Formats: sequence, structure tokens, C-alpha cells
Amino acid sequence: MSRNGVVVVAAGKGSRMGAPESKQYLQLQGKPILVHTLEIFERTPEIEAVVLVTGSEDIGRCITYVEKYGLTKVVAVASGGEERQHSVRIGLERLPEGIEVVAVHDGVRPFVTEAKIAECLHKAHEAGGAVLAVPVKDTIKVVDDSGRIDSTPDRKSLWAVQTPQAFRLGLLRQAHELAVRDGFIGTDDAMLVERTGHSVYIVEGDYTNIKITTPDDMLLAQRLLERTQMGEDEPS
Ligand SMILES: Nc1ccn([C@@H]2O[C@H](COP(=O)(O)OP(=O)(O)OP(=O)(O)O)[C@@H](O)[C@H]2O)c(=O)n1
Ligand SMILES: C[C@](O)(CO)[C@H](O)COP(=O)(O)O
Repeated sequence: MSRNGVVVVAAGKGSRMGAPESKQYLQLQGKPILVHTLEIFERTPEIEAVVLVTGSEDIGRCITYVEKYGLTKVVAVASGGEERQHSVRIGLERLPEGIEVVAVHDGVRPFVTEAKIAECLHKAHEAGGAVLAVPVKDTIKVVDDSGRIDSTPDRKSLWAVQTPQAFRLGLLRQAHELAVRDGFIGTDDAMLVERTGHSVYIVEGDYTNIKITTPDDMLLAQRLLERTQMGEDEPS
């Protein structure tokens, strides 16, 4: 059996949510968003170890959640960095020996499915790097600083990427080292791996795998959770 781990990053401040506390700790049906996310990885048989990265002030409550919710796969709770990329790098250092493929997942994406996690891991074993993504539905414009539309890229080639993003561990570590060397900060891990020249592949995901970012997303998340619990439609 292949050995896979996940780094769940949850050290952000949630400024766009504008809530009194970081959004990963907001409650959805009586449980923090982050716990909903961690429970999915707990249930996913392909995942052996979970490293949770959070704010230094939240380490204590995360350890309490690990015990309270029986999150037996969590092997470390680490203190994150200034940017998401720094938090990922810190998490990579806390994985157990022998992990071959690591997934990186946002703590605020609580609707990813076990099946999509498995598909992403499988593709990363095969190709080195794979990310969940969905085809863009809107027409996208490139706009300059004055608000004038500069161009309209062909939608056929545009995908909105999500997490998990899975990579062979050595490759992702090398990509992070290169980014540090060059002073490069990216908004996802695939960007760092792309810079190494290694190919990263898309695995088609679900539109329901949202990143809870703004207050509107909380309303949607509530409805998605109800739907999941009622065993309604398949994810879209
Ligand atoms: N220094 C950081 C910044 C972000 N994250 C995590 O990365 C994920 C995606 O980031 P985002 O949605 O941008 O979260 P925030 O940075 O918290 O939000 P905002 O940009 O609105 O402040 C979140 O789970 C967040 O906690 C992190 O671990 N460390
Ligand atoms: C990694 C990510 O969730 C992929 O969509 C996204 O890039 C995170 O970006 P953010 O700026 O931290 O929201």
C-alpha cells in the first residue's frame, strides 16, 4: 500500500470573512469548519497521516479538537507562517518518515470528497503532481489598472484550481526550496512545482468543493452541509 500524508493549512486570519475569529473556527452545525475538513481525511483510507498547521494562538484548541473528535491520524499540530506558502513548508517538515505522496489541503474546504482525494493521490503517484480543479463557467477578462479590458482568454483552457493538491514529497520539498531561494511567493503549491519545470496535472473536481472565504460562502456552506447530510444529489 502506498504511503500518503496530508498537510491541512489553517493558519490564516480570514480577513475577507471579517468575523471576530479566524473563519476556520466558525461553527457549521455545531462543529468548527476545520473539524469538518479534518474528519474527511480521517475517513479516507488512502491517508495515513495528517499534519495540521494553525496559528500559534490556536494550537491548544486544535489539540483539544483532535482528542474530542477522535482525529487519530493527526500526527502533529504545528504553528504556521506569515503566508500560506510558509505554513505549507512548515507542515511538510512534520510528516512522518517514509511518506511518498503528500496532499496539501485548505482547512476551509470542508466539502471535498473521499473519492476525489483518492483520485488526486492516485494521479500524483502516477505523474508526480495533481490538483483538483473545475472548468471555469464564466467568461474571464484580463483587465488593466484603469479598468479597461485588455484581453479575453479562451475559456476552453481555463480551470479554477482547488485543493487538495498532491505531489511526490521530494518534488514538493524541492519546489519550496527553489521558491525560498528565489524569494517567490505563490498562491498555491502547483505554482511552485510548475516553476521547477515538472508537469502538474488536473483532476476534475466538484463545484461544491468551495473555499469558505467571504460571508456569502457561509450561507452556501450551510446549505451544502444540509444536502450532504440528507444524502441528496451527488456533488456537482
Ligand atoms: N499564513 C497563512 C495563510 C493562509 N493559510 C490557510 O490557507 C488556506 C487558504 O487561505 P485563505 O482562504 O486565503 O485564508 P485566509 O488567509 O485565512 O483568508 P484571508 O486571505 O481572507 O485573510 C486557509 O485554510 C488558511 O487558514 C495558512 O495556513 N497560513
Ligand atoms: C490554494 C487555493 O485554495 C487554490 O484555489 C488558493 O489559491 C488559495 O488562495 P488564497 O489567496 O489563500 O485564498
